[in-house]
Amino acid sequence: MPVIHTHVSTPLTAENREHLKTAYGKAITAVPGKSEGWLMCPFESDMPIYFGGDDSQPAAYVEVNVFGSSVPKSAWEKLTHAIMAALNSELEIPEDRIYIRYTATTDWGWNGGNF
Ligand SMILES: O=C(O)c1cc2cc(O)c(O)cc2[nH]1
Repeated sequence: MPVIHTHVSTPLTAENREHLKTAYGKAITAVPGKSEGWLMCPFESDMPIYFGGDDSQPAAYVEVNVFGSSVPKSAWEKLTHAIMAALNSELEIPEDRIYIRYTATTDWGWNGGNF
């Protein structure tokens, strides 16, 4: 049950969301055992995001959470490349104005209980 939670300073159309969630669905397969079938993608748009004290250019903050205890650093590297490429091509957000935070946890609730 992965989550890729996207916060962007730009507007997001339904088409933008569709393209991004499709890119994320492919990207998440870089993490062993994960697939689009369990992927949740919340999107938050039009957010004020300051980077280096400046909010005059587009920026994004993305949180990636997966159920598990250890993920190879190479998988996170692949995700960074894919997520940043998608945000850059879809929304023209410069890669040097994107932060991505990764977390793996075994404390995860779903369907009335915890895994
Ligand atoms: O995507 C995962 O991390 C994931 C999905 C899923 C479904 C399930 O029924 C499990 O027992 C574990 C699990 N992990």
